[in-house]
Amino acid sequence: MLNVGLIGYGTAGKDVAGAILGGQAGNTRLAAVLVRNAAKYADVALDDCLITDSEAAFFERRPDVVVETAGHEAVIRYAESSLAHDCDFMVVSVGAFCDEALYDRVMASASRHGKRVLVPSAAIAGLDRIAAAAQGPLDRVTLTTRKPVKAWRGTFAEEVVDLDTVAQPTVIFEGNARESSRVFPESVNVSAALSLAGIGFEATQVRVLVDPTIDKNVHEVSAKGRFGEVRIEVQNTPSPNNPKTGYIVAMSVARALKNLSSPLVIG
Ligand SMILES: NC(=O)C1=CN([C@@H]2O[C@H](COP(=O)(O)OP(=O)(O)OC[C@H]3O[C@@H](n4cnc5c(N)ncnc54)[C@H](OP(=O)(O)O)[C@@H]3O)[C@@H](O)[C@H]2O)C=CC1
Ligand SMILES: O=C([O-])CC(=O)C(=O)O
Repeated sequence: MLNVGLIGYGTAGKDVAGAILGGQAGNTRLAAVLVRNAAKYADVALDDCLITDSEAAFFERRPDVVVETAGHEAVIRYAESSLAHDCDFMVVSVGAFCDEALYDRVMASASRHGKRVLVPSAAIAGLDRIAAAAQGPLDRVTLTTRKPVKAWRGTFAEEVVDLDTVAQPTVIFEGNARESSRVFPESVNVSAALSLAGIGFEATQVRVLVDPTIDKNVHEVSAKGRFGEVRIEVQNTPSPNNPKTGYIVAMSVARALKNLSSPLVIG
């Protein structure tokens, strides 16, 4: 039985907790959830799982794996400390690793403690293929991310386009994955996952669009190299609680946990 510690109990976190308690995440047990203010969650009951805002109390529950679903700041704060507490660290806010110094420190910490940083596919698909193709040479990896208007409220997009009047698909960012991860910390983590799988943050090219003509969060990946070519399009149903995030994010985490705790590993 794998003990899971969850950081963040928002849109993805709630669904991950539900999947573990519902038996959809393999042979796992939800040991503790770390939140910022436990009083806010006083009426949440998750079997015998501890909901706490104390880092010490969280690690006293001795998780085998810590699952982060709380944002870039939580990765900065808890990645190294999770590894130092003898836990693997599964990260969805993987865009935090656009900070090279943070990434290097976290990797060094994982090596030092004999633990792993786990990046589930989350909102994107095909990371296994891109990672295999990266044995190389891999000439080109590109990502185009489009989301409906409501997914861009409260983000950098508001500085580029008037979300109340935009009527056509509009490019709001074109550049590399290091910049897209930094500029859209809550919305384009997929570009960081793709970079780590493939040819890195500088070489991975990213376009981001506000698209008033669609109702799904769409990610198109294209790659070319010695392996051949791949083009993948995913259309994620946005969660009603947070339209930036697709349901598939928590489903992917649940599957990754199942892979850690079952005799058959797919993907
Ligand atoms: N890799 C991928 O494909 C994807 C990655 N993501 C990443 O996942 C993150 C979570 O997404 P989502 O669940 O939709 O976001 P939500 O905003 O719905 O939930 C985030 C939760 O994290 C909590 N939180 C924030 N900081 C901390 C902290 N330091 N410690 C503990 N809890 C904290 C917040 O709680 P409160 O405010 O109550 O304190 C909030 O409930 C996104 O910010 C994004 O970075 C999202 C989608 C896809
Ligand atoms: O859920 C999605 O479609 C992608 C997302 O928010 C992210 O990559 O941060």
